[in-house]
Amino acid sequence: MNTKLVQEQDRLNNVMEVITEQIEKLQEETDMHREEVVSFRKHFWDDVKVNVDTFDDYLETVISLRQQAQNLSISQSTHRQVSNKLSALKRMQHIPYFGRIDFAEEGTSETERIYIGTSTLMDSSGEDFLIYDWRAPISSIYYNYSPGPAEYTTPEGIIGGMLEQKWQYIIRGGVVESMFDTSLTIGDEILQQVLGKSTDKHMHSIVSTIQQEQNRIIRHDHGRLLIVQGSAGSGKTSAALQRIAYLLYKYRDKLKADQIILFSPNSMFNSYVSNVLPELGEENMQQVTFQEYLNHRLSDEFKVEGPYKQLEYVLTATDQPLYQVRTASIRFKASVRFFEAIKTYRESLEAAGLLFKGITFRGESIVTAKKINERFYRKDTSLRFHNRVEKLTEWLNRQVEEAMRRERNKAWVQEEIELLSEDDYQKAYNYLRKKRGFRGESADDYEMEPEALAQLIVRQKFKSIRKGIQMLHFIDIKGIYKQLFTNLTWMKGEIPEEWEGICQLTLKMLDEGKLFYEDATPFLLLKELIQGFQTNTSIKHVLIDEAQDYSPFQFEFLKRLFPSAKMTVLGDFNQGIFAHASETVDFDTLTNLYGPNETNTINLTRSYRSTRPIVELTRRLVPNGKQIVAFDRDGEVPVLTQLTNKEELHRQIVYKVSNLQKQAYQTIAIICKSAEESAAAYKALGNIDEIKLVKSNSMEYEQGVVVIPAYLAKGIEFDAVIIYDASAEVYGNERLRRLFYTACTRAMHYLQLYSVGEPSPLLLDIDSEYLVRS
Ligand SMILES: Nc1ncnc2c1ncn2[C@@H]1O[C@H](COP(=O)(O)OP(=O)(O)OP(=O)(O)O)[C@@H](O)[C@H]1O
Repeated sequence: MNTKLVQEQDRLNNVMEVITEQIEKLQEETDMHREEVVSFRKHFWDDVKVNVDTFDDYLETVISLRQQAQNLSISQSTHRQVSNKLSALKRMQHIPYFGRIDFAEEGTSETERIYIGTSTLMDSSGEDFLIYDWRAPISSIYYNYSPGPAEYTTPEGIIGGMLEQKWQYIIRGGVVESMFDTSLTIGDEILQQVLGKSTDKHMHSIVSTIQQEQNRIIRHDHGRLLIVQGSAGSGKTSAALQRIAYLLYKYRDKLKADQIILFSPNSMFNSYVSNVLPELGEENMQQVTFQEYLNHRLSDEFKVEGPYKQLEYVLTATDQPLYQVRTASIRFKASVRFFEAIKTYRESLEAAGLLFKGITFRGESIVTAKKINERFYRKDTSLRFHNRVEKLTEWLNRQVEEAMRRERNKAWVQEEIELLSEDDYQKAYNYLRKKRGFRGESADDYEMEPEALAQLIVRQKFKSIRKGIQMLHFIDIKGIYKQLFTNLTWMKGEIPEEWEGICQLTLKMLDEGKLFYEDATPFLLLKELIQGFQTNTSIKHVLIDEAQDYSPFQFEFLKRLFPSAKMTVLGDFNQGIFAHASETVDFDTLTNLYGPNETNTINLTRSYRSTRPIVELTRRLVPNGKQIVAFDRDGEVPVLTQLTNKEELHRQIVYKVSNLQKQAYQTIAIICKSAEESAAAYKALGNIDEIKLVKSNSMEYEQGVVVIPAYLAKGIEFDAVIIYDASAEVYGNERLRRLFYTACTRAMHYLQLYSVGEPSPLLLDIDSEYLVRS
């Protein structure tokens, strides 16, 4: 062992000792606090005197209850804090730190050695830092600078100095196995090792090897919107997750994990990324898919189609008569033009065009739709739209109150009273007694006034009508949305050729109570523009991964839904696999969301996931691929094997999988174009041991051998990828270029493509240096 390593080992031994000491101490403290909480819970009522005889007694009881609950909550929170600290120390036992900077602060002659790890560690006096948290201000130097002048920002201001050296460590089981001078680039050697490993069920944190441009994303902290456009495998998801950990650290006094929400592509992705934050000692943020939100809002009214169903249609239904119309409709309904049309349409509704539903009770009209319409448009139109809706609601409530008064004396009410069960009578009695402060023990003690009872019965029968008015159900949103497809007034600019067909198809679906995926957000946006937006102000940060799949509608929607939140949007237009994204190439239109002063964009061009030969191939599959830079990791050049029939294909795949398994690849994906192709492939490859088929409702990222449609493989990665059939017949259309690129970029170490018959024209111009043909 060289002297440097010996010295470092000595230091590590000291640090390990401190960690062990602190663990012992904290273990005792944690046990003590746990017992305290248990005992508190057990004896919660012992110290509370429950007495409600007089008002003063009652007040005393409430105060003592509240006091007791507060004590319990303090005790629980202390226990949580101590046990979190204990978990952090236990994690540090494995890898206490991973890096070091030698930094001489301006104005001092001394060079300080700053060790960086996943958490802070103080020495036993509590005065000196043995390890700095990777998120501490000074640690930013480690990620941002090469030796030379460097600075970092603290709440008190900027601190400058000289970075003399930068080191990386590999520590395992309390032993410093190696250390590298990484003065020029952070840990290429270590990054090589990390990236060369097999993937497992979960994504891992990257704190020890964060790259400078990724660090800019993680620590970015101004403006409302951060846009990250990055190539496949450039670390967008990783940066997003470390960014969450960073924000939770920086704002630990005011930001909690449940105030951060990550919009992700599907549930399998959620399970794949679920370990990163806990690995960093933080709780997971909330995770949802946009579809879950749409279902939550619209499934009472409609059967809402899911995004993957739409995509599957686009990929497989090419020979259906309405295919052209439907795909044109998908593109148009996600366009900025349609978005503008909806806004213009909504404004035009101030003067005319709102549709209403009349209110009826027991078959008789209380207010007709015509009357509501007259009332709305008769009223002072200088009032703001939502105030007019509010006034209309008040007016309707009055109409309903009057109707209720009229109903009280009708015969049906008497009949209902006579038919009241004993139980209902008692309930009615209790209700009235409570409301009016009547005394007495049972319904027999008091003959209820028939008037009051009739009033109660009528009120109950009108409950759903009154609630409906409150929820603005009298506005016929479906009818209003339909009007968009019966009139061209609101459309500016070019209208799609297939407009007639789009209108017919949309109206038919709406009449059947179904909502295509492409209609769901526009419908919801129009609804909210009319009825007012539902908002969630508790969320402080929204992150949107795979953002190229979102339409302008969805962004606008999320902005309004979370008015107090900042937004981080991460995406790659080369992976825009939905039909609506096929023409968009950047996030420029997103700048309008919060305006240029509140918007920042960061580009990531280096790809870390795949070996250099794989990136060299995949970057040639997309038009702007020249910008993509491969991280220099060796591997085999991808191979394209042309076969003549499916039987041969299946034989070859079985053989290939078995070979790959022998090379200890843990995750092998056979990637297909669609769910339809995946199901057929899965059936034919059933003799591969423990092969699994991934479907859109799969919850877990599976290890082993999987058959998966390309669109579900998005965001995740595999040691080895087999493209099931890269033939011209399957990927013959230019529109599939992005899907094909997405599929190929899932490979970390090995990529094999098969083609039954002629290969796809997408591969035509690729030089044999980058794609071996066999
Ligand atoms: N700085 C880094 N250190 C170590 N590993 C990294 C680093 N950056 C990225 N990676 C690894 O590269 C792979 C790709 O990262 P990630 O999934 O975050 O990329 P992405 O840009 O979201 O990809 P895609 O858009 O293709 O889904 C992951 O295995 C991740 O751990």
